[in-house]
Amino acid sequence: MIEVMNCNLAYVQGTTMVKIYTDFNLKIEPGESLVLIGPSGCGKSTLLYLLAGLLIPSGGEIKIWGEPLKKTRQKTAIILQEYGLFPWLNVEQNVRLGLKVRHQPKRIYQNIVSEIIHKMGLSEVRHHFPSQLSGGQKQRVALARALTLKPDLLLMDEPLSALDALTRERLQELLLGIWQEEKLTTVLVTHSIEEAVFLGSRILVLKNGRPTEIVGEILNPLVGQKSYRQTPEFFEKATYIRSLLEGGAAE
Ligand SMILES: Nc1ncnc2c1ncn2[C@@H]1O[C@H](COP(=O)(O)OP(=O)(O)OP(=O)(O)O)[C@@H](O)[C@H]1O
Repeated sequence: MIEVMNCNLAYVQGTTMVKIYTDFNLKIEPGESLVLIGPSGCGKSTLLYLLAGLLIPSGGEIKIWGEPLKKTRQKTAIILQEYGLFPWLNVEQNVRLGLKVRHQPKRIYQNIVSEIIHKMGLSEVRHHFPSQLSGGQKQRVALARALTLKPDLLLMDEPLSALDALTRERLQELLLGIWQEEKLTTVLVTHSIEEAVFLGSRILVLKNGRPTEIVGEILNPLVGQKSYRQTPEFFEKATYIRSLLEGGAAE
């Protein structure tokens, strides 16, 4: 289990300390697909960075699978909105970068890289550079790079927000497939209610207060069912989340 226990985090803004999280608690079960949704500035990215070990809480503790989190860990992958690709490397070089950085032997990483490039539908563009790719392809490269590391925790900060509607839906389906196949534990930040209901086995609605609060926790047991998007249950969950966001947003 992942445990965020009584965590505090504040940012210095000008001459004041702004408390983003105070005594914040959260548990994430293995294999969950947790979605964080809430108004801009409520602290979603901050929570993701805490889970990644990129920020360390000033009080409290985070444990990942029982281990106290003191810094970034190899098995946690994070995907950001800007894709994080190196423009001077082609698709294949970008995908294998993580493995190279972690000093894996070439014969091992070449097989992993080829398999994942194929799975992500990138074989035809494996020698292309990021500037020659569409937004959806760039995001698939970023996802491929994260998956080469065989993460046990995948954190994603609005990974699909820059994509057109249809590409976004296709990538949502790809993400859902990966989550189901690999039984990965994922935490996804999004501003899209639809995306939250389509991808989250549990959805946390955060409120833009100081400190941040969870105003709703929605279990979504039908996630991943065929044609879920078209069902009344999907619509009901989305309407409920919208009502929480409208009531909970202090903007
Ligand atoms: N490095 C920083 N220094 C000072 N304040 C910060 C820093 N990073 C974030 N903040 C502030 O902390 C608050 C929470 O930021 P965070 O990025 O976590 O929100 P968010 O919910 O992810 O927002 P968005 O949806 O717009 O990405 C915001 O008010 C932001 O301005």
